[in-house]
Amino acid sequence: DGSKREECESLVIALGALVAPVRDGCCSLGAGSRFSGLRPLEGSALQSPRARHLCRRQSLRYTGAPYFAAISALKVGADLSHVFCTQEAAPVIKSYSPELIVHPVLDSPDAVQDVEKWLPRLHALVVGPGLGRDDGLLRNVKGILEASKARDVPVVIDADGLWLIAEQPALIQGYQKAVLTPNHAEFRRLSEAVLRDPLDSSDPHGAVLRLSQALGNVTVVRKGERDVISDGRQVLECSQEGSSRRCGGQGDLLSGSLGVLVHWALLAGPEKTDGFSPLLVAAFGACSLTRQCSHQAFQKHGRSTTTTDMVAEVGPAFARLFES
Ligand SMILES: NC(=O)C1=CN([C@@H]2O[C@H](COP(=O)(O)OP(=O)(O)OC[C@H]3O[C@@H](n4cnc5c(N)ncnc54)[C@H](O)[C@@H]3O)[C@@H](O)[C@H]2O)[C@@H](O)CC1
Ligand SMILES: Nc1ncnc2c1ncn2[C@@H]1O[C@H](COP(=O)(O)OP(=O)(O)OP(=O)(O)O)[C@@H](O)[C@H]1O
Ligand SMILES: [Mg+2]
Repeated sequence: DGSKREECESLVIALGALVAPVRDGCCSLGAGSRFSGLRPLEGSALQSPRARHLCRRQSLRYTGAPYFAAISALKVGADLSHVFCTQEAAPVIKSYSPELIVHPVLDSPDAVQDVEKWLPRLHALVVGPGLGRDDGLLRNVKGILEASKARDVPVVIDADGLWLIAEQPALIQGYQKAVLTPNHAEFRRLSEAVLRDPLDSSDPHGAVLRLSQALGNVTVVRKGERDVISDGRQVLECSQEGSSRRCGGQGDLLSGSLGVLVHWALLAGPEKTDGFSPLLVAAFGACSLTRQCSHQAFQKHGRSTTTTDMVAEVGPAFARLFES
């Protein structure tokens, strides 16, 4: 709306990295092995050459995911999008796009403080895409999540961030500005860890409702052939026509764009969201947008469609779906 840039930033955290759209953005985080919990780092374990090497290797594997989340936040409308990642991954991510602001801090011993000082400028944090499951990185992400909650910053948690939540659900329990975006496998892992029961696949709506309730009404988006969304009170389903492609990165497009939409929906407030919770409406919007991007990209590129083609459709798909 032409307001000055400081008012329009958003944050996304991804890839052993956090992606943060400033004044319209989001971020993502991850964790270690399923039942081990996060092992406390001894002293400054991240400073040991082996630990730093492991963190870097993990982050380098998935440099695409934080890029897709961060660029999607920009394309949806964030004025600035930050990526917080490991030192070694930073030049790789930066080289994809001059438009991203990249912070090589996530494997630093001061990672939490390095990210925390940016929090006052960030409208949302997307935690998880490409993060990996290294214990040291996850421990930093845990600290960043706690700092974000203390400042009331909205968080979207995806991918490896959900691994961390499956190990430590208390991290997000009852936080009303959190949205979780699990895919098929992530939902099963999370649901079984939180509810301590095998997943009942005969009742997809009930399963999402119960998980959200068990987490204290945290909003949950279960991605799949149809996306099922719940805040523990209501359940929405998004079955906007998409495509038969399941290219890697389309979930990152969803979480990155959701970071921005969460901020806008919270700004608008419940009176403008027809009695639905703002986070539920934002989630429905991000699912619709991702599926519409997939549909449009597939019409042009068929089986060769990739997430880069979908990102190119964010503008036209947004214009088609929403008034602005
Ligand atoms: N270009 C990149 O750098 C990308 C990196 N990614 C990152 O890769 C890491 C691992 O993510 P994964 O999604 O592989 O998570 P997981 O390591 O939990 O693996 C999910 C498993 O579930 C299976 N699965 C997924 N959807 C399914 C469905 N609908 N039905 C049945 N099985 C299904 C997959 O084949 C896989 O075996 C994350 O950090 C993620 O962000 C992905 O975001 C994709 C793109
Ligand atoms: N079977 C399907 N049919 C149609 N759309 C689908 C299907 N599965 C997923 N989608 C859509 O694709 C988008 C991303 O969901 P997906 O399950 O691919 O996420 P993901 O596995 O986390 O992706 P990523 O590879 O980025 O990690 C969502 O908008 C979802 O609605
Ligand atoms: Mg994913």
